[in-house]
Amino acid sequence: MMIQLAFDRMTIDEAIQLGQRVREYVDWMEVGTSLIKEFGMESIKALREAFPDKTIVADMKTFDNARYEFDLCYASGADVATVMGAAPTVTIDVCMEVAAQRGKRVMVDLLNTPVPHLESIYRYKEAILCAHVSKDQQEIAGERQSLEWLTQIQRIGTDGPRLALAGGITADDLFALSRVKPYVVIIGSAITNAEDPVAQARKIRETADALKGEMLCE
Ligand SMILES: O=C(CO)[C@H](O)[C@H](O)COP(=O)(O)O
Repeated sequence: MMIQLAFDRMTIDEAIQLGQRVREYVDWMEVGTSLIKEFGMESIKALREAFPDKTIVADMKTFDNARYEFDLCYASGADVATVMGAAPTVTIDVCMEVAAQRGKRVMVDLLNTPVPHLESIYRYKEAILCAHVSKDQQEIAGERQSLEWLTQIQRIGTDGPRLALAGGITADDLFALSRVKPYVVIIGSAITNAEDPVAQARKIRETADALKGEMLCE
């Protein structure tokens, strides 16, 4: 399984410094939406340059203007870019087309995607679908909305697109989440806000490795 580390609410330099400390424990590195909003494409270019051996995910959360935004992300060095599942079908179609033209990948963020719309998203077999509990849901609810989240995950199934999971995930959650066989587990604050990010990243890696066979591998 892949561990994707999300960098959010920090500077580009802070992201690179932290990434260098934990690089051996993570597979994919995400340029978080907050970095892209604050620093633009420079954030993607800088992480690409700093981590040439890692899969770089641009969490662009595109909702419209897909060709322009996905071309920007891929030209800046992203291997994967994200589009919202609630976006118009034509927008997701264009993301898939641009990715195919460039030999890159698409992650569809299912945050707040209406259930009837989910059905049309399952047909994107080449995409990675991301079941996501938002930061606001995590903060306002005051606790993990795991039940709602797991219900959503069960709807995805395992025979179509690959599955990513995100939203306040910690090392302690990995065992429970392994039953849906995620392809990527996205972890941000559990590492980036930890007192000892290296120890947390190592713990997450070791836990994930112990669950090998429960997760999909590349
Ligand atoms: O997409 C995101 C926020 O919109 C984050 O990258 C994702 O939720 C992972 O971060 P955390 O583990 O802190 O929730």
